[in-house]
Amino acid sequence: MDKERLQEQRRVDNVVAKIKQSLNKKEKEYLKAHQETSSVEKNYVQNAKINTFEIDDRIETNAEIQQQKQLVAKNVENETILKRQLTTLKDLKKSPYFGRVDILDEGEDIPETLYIGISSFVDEKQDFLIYDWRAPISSIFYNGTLGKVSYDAPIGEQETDLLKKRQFLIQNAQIKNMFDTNETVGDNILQEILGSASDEYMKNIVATIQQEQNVIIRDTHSDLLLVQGVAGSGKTSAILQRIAFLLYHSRSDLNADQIVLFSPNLLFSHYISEVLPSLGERNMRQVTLAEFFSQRFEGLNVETLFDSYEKKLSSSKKRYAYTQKKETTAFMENVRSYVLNLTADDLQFTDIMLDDRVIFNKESIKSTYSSLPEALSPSHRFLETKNLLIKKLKLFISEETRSKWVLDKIASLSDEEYLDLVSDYKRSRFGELAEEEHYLALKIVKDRFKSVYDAIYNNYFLDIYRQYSAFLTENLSGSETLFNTQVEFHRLSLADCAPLLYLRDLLTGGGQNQKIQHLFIDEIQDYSLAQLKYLKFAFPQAKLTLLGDSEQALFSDVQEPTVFLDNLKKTLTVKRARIIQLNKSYRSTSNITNFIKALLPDGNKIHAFTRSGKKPKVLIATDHSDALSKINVQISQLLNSNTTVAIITNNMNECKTIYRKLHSKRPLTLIDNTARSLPQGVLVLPVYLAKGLEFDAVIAYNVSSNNYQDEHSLGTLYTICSRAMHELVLLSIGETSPLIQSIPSKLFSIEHQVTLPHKN
Ligand SMILES: Nc1ncnc2c1ncn2[C@@H]1O[C@H](COP(=O)(O)OP(=O)(O)OP(=O)(O)O)[C@@H](O)[C@H]1O
Repeated sequence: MDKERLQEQRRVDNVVAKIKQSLNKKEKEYLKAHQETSSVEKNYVQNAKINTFEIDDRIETNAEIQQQKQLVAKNVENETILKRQLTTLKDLKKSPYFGRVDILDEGEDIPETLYIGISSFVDEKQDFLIYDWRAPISSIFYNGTLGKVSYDAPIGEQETDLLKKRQFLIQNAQIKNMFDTNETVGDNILQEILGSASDEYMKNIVATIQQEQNVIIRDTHSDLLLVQGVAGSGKTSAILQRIAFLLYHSRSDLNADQIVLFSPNLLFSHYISEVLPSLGERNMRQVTLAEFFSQRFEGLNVETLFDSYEKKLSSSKKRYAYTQKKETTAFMENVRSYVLNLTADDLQFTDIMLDDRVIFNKESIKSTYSSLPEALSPSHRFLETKNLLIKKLKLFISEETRSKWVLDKIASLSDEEYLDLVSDYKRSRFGELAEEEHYLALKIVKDRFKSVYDAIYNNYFLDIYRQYSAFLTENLSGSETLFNTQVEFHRLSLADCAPLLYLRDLLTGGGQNQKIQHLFIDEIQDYSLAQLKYLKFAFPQAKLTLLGDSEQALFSDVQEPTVFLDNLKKTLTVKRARIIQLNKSYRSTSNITNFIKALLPDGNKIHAFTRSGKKPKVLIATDHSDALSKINVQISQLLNSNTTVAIITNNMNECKTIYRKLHSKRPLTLIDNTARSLPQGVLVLPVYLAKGLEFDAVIAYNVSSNNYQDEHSLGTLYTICSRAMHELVLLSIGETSPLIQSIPSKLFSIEHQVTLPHKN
């Protein structure tokens, strides 16, 4: 083996030398591109400054500026591509590859040896020194056991004989570890990777993708891919590698802007933001549900999932019941049939005003709508109405040009105002004075009526909030009062967003983005079926990849995965649906995973990855001040062997209390809704902000019977515990939750309090 290792190291040295050469070349190209961009930019700025006084010159300058602008954009793009290539080459220089496969194709006598890394690399003879991990042949590294194997290639399924599979851990161009393996990617290297400290950013897992994860990553057939995976099973990792795979696979017709990922919170967005760049790819678009809705309800304060969670803890029974109804598929179906059955009389049209003047009154809008054939769909009729209103507005504007106020305005124009008005028209083109006057009058009136045009364009002639309120009266009587009050105070509850948008879009014919080709939703269990239905409607062309763990449900009761899947399939009518379950948990030590398994009624399905550590520790404090001093002691102990310790609570108030009491004693960071990055050290955060994240050590705060009374809080407790990678401490003030009491005592340790006698 030593001899072989030497040989392999020699190859590494060889490849790295070639990478360095290529890096030098690329660096020169990059420098040149950068200089070009700077000089074009300088030119652009100078051109934008000069020649803006005389109108003729201004027009010419504008055209030139446009040209220059395009040139700058092209250069910047070129520079960005080179920069990305440079980053990839720099990464390859340190660790050129992680895998090797030896294959023998049928009819061949000599086996072929291929090396697999994060990106392909060819030498000057165009020989592949490294194959990209996403190349068709590379899939056998992740999937195949030795012997006859097959893989998907552009020309169809191919067969070969896999003779050898070798894994490497290469750091700073030195082989640290290498061994041959038969089945999937072996445990040794995974052990080493999972045992290391947590990081501010998630890492890519391409060197150690597991077989079942590989299926998710390389699926190109399904319209709906639902990944149900236990905590820490690599769902998020798998979808990020999947995005990288899809970008590679469909390079010519898919780009990162056509992929949207709905992430649970902004902290999470930051956490995963380095994975794709580390694979040489651009990040997809990321959005949280709250951001998505807020953009669509300008001027209203949309409740976030977290506000909704905090409120749910104290919500009245009636309100809770309304919310539950609004989150169903049936409620969305009600919206659809409501829209289909609306008559012109039911529509809540509103006057279009300019200052105090009614330009179009609601009756005239209604009669325009009524005049259109009833056979048309509501959205068609609405769009037609809109077109007719715009036509009427044009007529109105043309008549208005003859009004006295317009003529007065022209007469009193200053030179500057005059120049401004004729800026995009050559003075010399005016034949007669009347022609010039007409041009000016039209411009003045158009400017004045721009807000009317915008109002029509943006559908403001329909009061959508009153319409939705009328819908509520018919379909969920009583709930409209709360909704109306909220809108009056410019607020909108999360449960109303999807049905309201659906109503608006079905009625007005907007809201659909046909460009997005892939939609990824993480933490699917936190989405209502109504929301999912709306997202499918809003991105009709998108293939869906949905990831979740029905047991990490914070905002609803834990749902049986099969029930959830059935509901989902009914809600999102798709052709090719596929469900993949991931049951192996990689994040935590086996001691922590076994504890978590015992917490769940069907925890047996979880398989722990064998990585040893300490048993979780349960501490019981007598009161709040005892709890705080215990936490303080625990933090000190945990920091001896961990970089990041997270105190995770049930809600924000608990976080604030802990922070207030502890921050004078030791450095710690309070993470709230506005946090965008994750520092190291000691953190305090509520469970909903910890979603999708992981920490070296976790202190689960106050797991008492008061806080976690029964199975309704199981999802929350499970989510908190499963954030821990290496150590888990649970602290209860008073009696522990019955959920913990039911765990076999051998799976955790209880720290007994020893009261030392006072010395006299
Ligand atoms: N094949 C793998 N190789 C190396 N590390 C892995 C692999 N799969 C998962 N991991 C690691 O396990 C941890 C959990 O992964 P990830 O966050 O993707 O899981 P998840 O299923 O999304 O978790 P959760 O639902 O609990 O948030 C991460 O540290 C990830 O890097």
